[in-house]
Amino acid sequence: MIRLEGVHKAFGGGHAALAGVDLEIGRGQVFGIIGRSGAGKSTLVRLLNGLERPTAGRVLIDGTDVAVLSAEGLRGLRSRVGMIFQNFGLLWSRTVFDNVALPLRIGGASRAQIAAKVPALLDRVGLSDHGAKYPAQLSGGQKQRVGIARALATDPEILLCDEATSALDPETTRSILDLVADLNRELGLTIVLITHEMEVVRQVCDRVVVLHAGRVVEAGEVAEVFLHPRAPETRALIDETDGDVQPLGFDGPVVRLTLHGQAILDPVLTRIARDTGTDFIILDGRIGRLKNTSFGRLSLGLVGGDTDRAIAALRLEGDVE
Ligand SMILES: Nc1ncnc2c1ncn2[C@@H]1O[C@H](COP(=O)(O)OP(=O)(O)OP(=O)(O)O)[C@@H](O)[C@H]1O
Repeated sequence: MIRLEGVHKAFGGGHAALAGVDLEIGRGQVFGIIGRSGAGKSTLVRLLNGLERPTAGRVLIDGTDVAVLSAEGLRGLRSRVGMIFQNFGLLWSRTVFDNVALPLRIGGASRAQIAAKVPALLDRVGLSDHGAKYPAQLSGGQKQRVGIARALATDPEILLCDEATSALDPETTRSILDLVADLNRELGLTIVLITHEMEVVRQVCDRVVVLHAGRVVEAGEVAEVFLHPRAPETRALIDETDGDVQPLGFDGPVVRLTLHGQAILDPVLTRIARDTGTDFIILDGRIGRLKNTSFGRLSLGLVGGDTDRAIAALRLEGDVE
């Protein structure tokens, strides 16, 4: 549905913001684009909604090259691509109802159409009772829900989320991501999530690309990329949320074990300890969820017994570094 082919974007002078990006986002996917500040994420978003044109390469949405669209074509594109932002982008002097109604008014909807549609949109995002309020009277999570209702007003096929949860606390982030995931399931919306947080990708995305200095350094299914990161930039982003697993004060052999799926529920460590006589000290670790599975990442100190056999046995259960 969305395809980038050899996309370059330079702003004159310095290095290119995007330096040859290829990617493909399928209909109905929740697709994460992650990278640090300056990686080129905002530039990519602006290319996707036609605010910028690539210096070279093509941005295709359903086979149409965004760069060759007329002004009218661009308006059509923007009604198919809803967008939500980190700072919500709401009009502070208008009520919640009016904020959500705005794209409908711009699109020429009648009073009756607006009166029918806006309450349904507010209901969908859990804000039925808040239509008469002003944005300043809402919490951050509620403001983003208004942003989502407004983005849905034109019945888009794609929802672009540009750092949409970066200003929110972890619990509110989760509730907004849950809502986004529901919209994906119920409406078949294709979701493109731009973020600098691995946690956001982990919670909802199916696939992810890691952007660094304007290039894709890693791409794939989230579970695969997260459990077996290849690029150092990906690993650094993961370590940032997991904490760098560097245990102190233990001078025996240490391994880093990553388990996922069913292995999480098996008493792997006690069984291997019994079989090999090696005891395990958990020096650091984390058990968590990927979108559709569980994972555990543990830093283990090995004490006594046949440590070579213990490590070989761990390898049969998960990844060992
Ligand atoms: N309009 C512009 N003019 C000149 N340089 C730009 C412009 N927009 C972006 N850049 C440069 O392109 C590079 C990528 O910027 P971009 O904003 O896309 O990154 P980002 O990953 O979104 O970072 P952030 O999260 O900090 O916004 C940066 O080096 C930035 O300085």
